[in-house]
Amino acid sequence: MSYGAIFPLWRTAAGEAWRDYTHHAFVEGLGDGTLPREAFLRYLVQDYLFLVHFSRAWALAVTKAETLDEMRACAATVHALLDDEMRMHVGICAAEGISESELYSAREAPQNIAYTRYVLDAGHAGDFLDLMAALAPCVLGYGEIGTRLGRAATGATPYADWIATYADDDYQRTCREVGALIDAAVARRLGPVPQASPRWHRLCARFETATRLEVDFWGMGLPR
Ligand SMILES: Cc1ncc(C[n+]2csc(CCO)c2C)c(N)n1
Repeated sequence: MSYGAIFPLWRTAAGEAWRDYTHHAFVEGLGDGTLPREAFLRYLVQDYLFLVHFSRAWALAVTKAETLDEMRACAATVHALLDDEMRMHVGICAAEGISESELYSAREAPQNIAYTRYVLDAGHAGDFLDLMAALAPCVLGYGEIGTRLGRAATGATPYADWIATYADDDYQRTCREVGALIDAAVARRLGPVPQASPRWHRLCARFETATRLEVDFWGMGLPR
């Protein structure tokens, strides 16, 4: 999956961390169905809280945007997170007897705090590009994971619905749109040869840090 021109450059610069994230043991357990249910639910409760803060980060991107197109794209993501993606978590948890108010008041794991606050700080301390570099691994990594697991899925895994959410055409379109948003935002601010910009290495570092925080987030969910 390329999702535009800048994402593959950032992904290559992240080196092994990218594979550690997208081929994590947690991900393989979702794909082959061996992930214990309690590990999945532990992840899902934390992920609900994660999405609350990610909605805040995309809302921050609205305020850091320089064009109406950027504002529209980021506002649409806030809406998609609050109204679509979080509903999947609420639905699965409700079926397991966990209410939305329990989800909202759950205690955040340190790995969750580290990741979400890192992304918010990237946006507060930096500009729109810093924020996009920190947000990209989450959106586009799940796109890659969904595509790979969706192709391999035998139907035997109880996590087929989760996989389908990210393998789905709708989500894949979102990934292409976010890839295009990043390409246009980088071209606008850094010009046609962004690798020559003094900012390039810092953007790559932000992407890699967020990728490593995704690895730790999966690790938080694994059986102890
Ligand atoms: C730890 C973690 N990382 C990534 C995602 C996926 N995700 C987060 S924000 C977003 C954009 C939605 O349009 C998507 C797909 C997740 N749920 N949890």
